[in-house]
Amino acid sequence: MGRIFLLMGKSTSGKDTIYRELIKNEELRLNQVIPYTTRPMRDGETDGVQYFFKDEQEYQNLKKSGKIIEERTYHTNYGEWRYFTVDDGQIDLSAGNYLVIGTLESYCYIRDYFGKENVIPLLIDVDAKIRLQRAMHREDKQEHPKYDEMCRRFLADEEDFSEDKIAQAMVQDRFKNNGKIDDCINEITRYIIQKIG
Ligand SMILES: Nc1ncnc2c1ncn2[C@@H]1O[C@H](COP(=O)(O)OP(=O)(O)OP(=O)(O)O)[C@@H](O)[C@H]1O
Repeated sequence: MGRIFLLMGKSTSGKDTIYRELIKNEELRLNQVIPYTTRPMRDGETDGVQYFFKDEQEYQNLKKSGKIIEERTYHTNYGEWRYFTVDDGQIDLSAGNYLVIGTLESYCYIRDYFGKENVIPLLIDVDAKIRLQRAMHREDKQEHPKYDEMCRRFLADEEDFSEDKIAQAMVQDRFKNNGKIDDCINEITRYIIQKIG
């Protein structure tokens, strides 16, 4: 039986970078799951690659059919944007293992949907000072740095990933990414290999 590995962590903890490396690793043979969104497609994006792009009506239909596994809604300046995962046949645990990026909240929904034994959380931890420095460095490189948004996310994440919530979700598998990212990737790789046997 396959497993779903759910990579999560605060903003700038290294999720995207670690995800890309784990997916590339042929030994692990982890499958991707394409999420859904109602936000408009950006230049360079293709439907079914980064996301499946749906409109509000299509979202409502999926919701009615009970196919939505987890969802988040962001109230943006452009209206409500939804991000969601759909039970559309992409995840077939008899066919292999999967890697997804999520939040503590989405982990709980996915765990409850597929069963605790089938969903393995991988929580990336970075000390606050290092994470802020990396976030600042990333922002510095933007044409129009948004330091206010960076700070907002930093503070929001402190809440969303509070030690209380981590304990409540019973997430115990934690991986430090304070040093070289390769060390963290290697540690997670070894852990996944051990889990998938
Ligand atoms: N171990 C590390 N050493 C140095 N820089 C790192 C390390 N890990 C991540 N970074 C840098 O931190 C930044 C954030 O990494 P990444 O985008 O992978 O994080 P993320 O958790 O997906 O962030 P977000 O949720 O904000 O999109 C990138 O600039 C990345 O190069």
